[in-house]
Amino acid sequence: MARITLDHIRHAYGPNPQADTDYALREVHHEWKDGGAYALLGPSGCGKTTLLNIISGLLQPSHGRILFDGKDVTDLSTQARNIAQVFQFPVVYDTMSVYDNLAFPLRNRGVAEADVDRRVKEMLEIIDLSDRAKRKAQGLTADQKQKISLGRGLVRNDVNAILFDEPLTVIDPHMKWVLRSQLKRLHKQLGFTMVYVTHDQTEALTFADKVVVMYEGQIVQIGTPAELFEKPRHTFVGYFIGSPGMNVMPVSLDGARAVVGSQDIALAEAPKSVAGDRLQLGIRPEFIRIGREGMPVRIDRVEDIGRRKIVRADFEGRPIAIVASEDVEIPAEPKIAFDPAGVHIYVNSWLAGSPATAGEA
Ligand SMILES: Nc1ncnc2c1ncn2[C@@H]1O[C@H](COP(=O)(O)OP(=O)(O)OP(=O)(O)O)[C@@H](O)[C@H]1O
Repeated sequence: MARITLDHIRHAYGPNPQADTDYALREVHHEWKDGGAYALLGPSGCGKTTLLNIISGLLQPSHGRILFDGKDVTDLSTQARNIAQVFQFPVVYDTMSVYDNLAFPLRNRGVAEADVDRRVKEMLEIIDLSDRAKRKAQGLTADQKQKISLGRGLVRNDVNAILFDEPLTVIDPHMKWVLRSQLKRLHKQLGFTMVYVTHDQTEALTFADKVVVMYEGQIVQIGTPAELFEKPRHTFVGYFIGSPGMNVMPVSLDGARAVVGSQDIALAEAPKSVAGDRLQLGIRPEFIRIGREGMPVRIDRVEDIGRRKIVRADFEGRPIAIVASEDVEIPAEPKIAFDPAGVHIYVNSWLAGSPATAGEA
């Protein structure tokens, strides 16, 4: 397994890129740990597949280098990079048996037949297809075929990394959950470096040690699920992670006080800002208390979601979402208070005090 270094990578599909917007991938400069499980998360078109294809060698970046364990592999083919890939749709040989499909990547590398047999049998157990080992792949369901693809990705123990591109798309919801948990367990057990592309936050948050959030061709944050929740470094992370997402509102600063409309909000410390910067205050709905004390709001509606409720309200002329537990009573003249630990100030969309890059992995 390998440590993956993305060294000042940029990629444009068109010729002569000039502006940032010409790049499908803008400056990506990070180091991913050997044995780490990374999920690339972001909306459609943000550059996830482009980055994955650069790592696998399907695509040559317009600028920058990619290194595995410090060795430059930018010019190496996918084959020479020694990685396993699992795609959105199953890649299986229909005329081969399930067993032979799993054995294929090992036999291809000249692994001794006794070892092939041991590993294939282990993998058949893991993907729960032992009873179908001798059947041809042809007659299997899409679910089962995708399990074979996963098995083929995982069967070798000498790969530098395993790359997954939305591998659970064709899997039904229950099986998705099962396979996700299995992958997580396998990762702990086998310790491979894993890069997993998804646009589904639940999938990313339950599976990965580190979630790499991408937006408009950039990595805006790499963090644990808790870090992404507690301290979004970019307003997009606040909006994209969480349900509902973070409330973001225009703000002006007066030392260590934030001013929203006619309300003053005390901050833990005075953030630095520069004249002309666009300032916003972000607070997740979970960090707002509703009751009789604080700043007035007008309730628009209350959504019951089991043990919690989402209160949709108007605060200083803007919509705001508040999450309260089901037993909280909403008074006739409701007021809200912000927990200072959950109040963040953003300067031109980036968390005040953090550089406009996503930092270390
Ligand atoms: N072969 C290509 N030629 C030109 N532009 C491309 C090509 N592939 C992707 N793009 C563009 O590059 C940008 C990033 O695309 P990419 O497929 O990497 O995003 P993604 O996050 O993986 O999206 P999705 O979740 O929809 O797969 C998009 O604007 C896309 O239109």
